[in-house]
Amino acid sequence: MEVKARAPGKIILTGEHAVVHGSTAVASSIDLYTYVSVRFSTPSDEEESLKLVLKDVALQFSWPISRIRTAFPKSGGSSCSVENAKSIAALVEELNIPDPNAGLASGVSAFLWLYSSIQGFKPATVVVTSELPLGSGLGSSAAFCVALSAALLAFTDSVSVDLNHQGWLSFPDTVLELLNKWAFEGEKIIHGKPSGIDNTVSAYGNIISFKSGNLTHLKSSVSLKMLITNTKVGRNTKALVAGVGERTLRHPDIMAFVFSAVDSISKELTSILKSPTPDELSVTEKEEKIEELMEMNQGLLQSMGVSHATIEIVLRTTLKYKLSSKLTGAGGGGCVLTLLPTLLSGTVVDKVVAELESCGFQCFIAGIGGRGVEINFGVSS
Ligand SMILES: Nc1ncnc2c1ncn2[C@@H]1O[C@H](COP(=O)(O)OP(=O)(O)O)[C@@H](O)[C@H]1O
Ligand SMILES: C[C@@](O)(CCOP(=O)(O)O)CC(=O)O
Ligand SMILES: [Mg+2]
Repeated sequence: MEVKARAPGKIILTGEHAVVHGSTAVASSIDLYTYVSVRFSTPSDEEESLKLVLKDVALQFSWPISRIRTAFPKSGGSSCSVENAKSIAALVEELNIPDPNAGLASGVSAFLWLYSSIQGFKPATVVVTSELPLGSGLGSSAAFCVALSAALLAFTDSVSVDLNHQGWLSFPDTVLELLNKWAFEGEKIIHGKPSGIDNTVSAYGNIISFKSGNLTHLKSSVSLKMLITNTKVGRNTKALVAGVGERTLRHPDIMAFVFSAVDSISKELTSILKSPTPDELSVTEKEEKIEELMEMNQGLLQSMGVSHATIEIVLRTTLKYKLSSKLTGAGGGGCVLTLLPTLLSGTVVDKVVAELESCGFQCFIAGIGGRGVEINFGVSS
């Protein structure tokens, strides 16, 4: 029995960090995916073990099922208990994950918890591979949790799907809701205090507006084209989210204004994206407004302390070409978005990309607003 799931990464157009504190944010899925395949062992397989193969970091781990069984004496429960977190930490510590990949420990922990909670103690091999750069603000952690939850739920009684379907298959809303809940619990293990926007947009796809756990699907009348620049500076979402939390404790009144300003920015973006074109504003007028909102949002992200010297270089470089940019995701390095207006000439795009790449950054354009999580029973890994 084998299933493969794929879940998209995301860009946050406005509202990252503030969304953790209750502000509105707007995010879109992108057409870069994380794939998780699950193959349950057959009785002829020699060893009763759970194997995790992480292709992107060229690492694999294996646990005897008996070891998992003793680590989780009581499975069940919809959140990772303190007791389970301790058992997982002990299991993960034994792996001696090489230092540069230390951030991986939280991903492996989320895997162990989601696997044992959804599938219990069945021997299997799970293979993970991604088109997303990991730890760069494009939501690889959420795509991992969403794809994993989808693959694990596919063979459970809570999900009835056509096992003979050929090709990629999407889920009905009731299943999306369930798998999104599991993925959120996984994100909690990786991020500490996630807002839920990343797993939600990865599960449902398209462009969404999100506030306090509630999503609204946006049917955008503007087809946005964003240049994504990866500064290649590694960072960790958990630490950055915690840093903003600490700043908020030190300056509660000031940060309340910052979060409220971000909320207004996201609301204004939502109404621009929703308003029909060309009835009210032309595409160019809309793009100019969006550029201004992105610049203001970036200023507020700087005041939250999550920009970075390399992000500032991207901002200055794109500004030379009169283009507006902002960081996306947790910041502190990672990726930056630059709006490419519809009427911008290809020559300008080539020039700005060449200049950014000469700084050692990596530029690409991803398709925005595609499908959410899907599964496939016909692909072998
Ligand atoms: N394909 C993958 N293979 C292994 N771990 C992954 C993968 N994708 C995500 N992760 C986990 O997610 C972490 C990165 O998440 P995070 O810091 O939130 O950055 P982002 O979500 O922006 O990529 C990694 O350190 C790892 O624990
Ligand atoms: C900073 C935040 O708003 C987004 C984090 O995204 P990413 O993990 O950097 O892709 C955190 C959250 O909303 O959970
Ligand atoms: Mg993340």
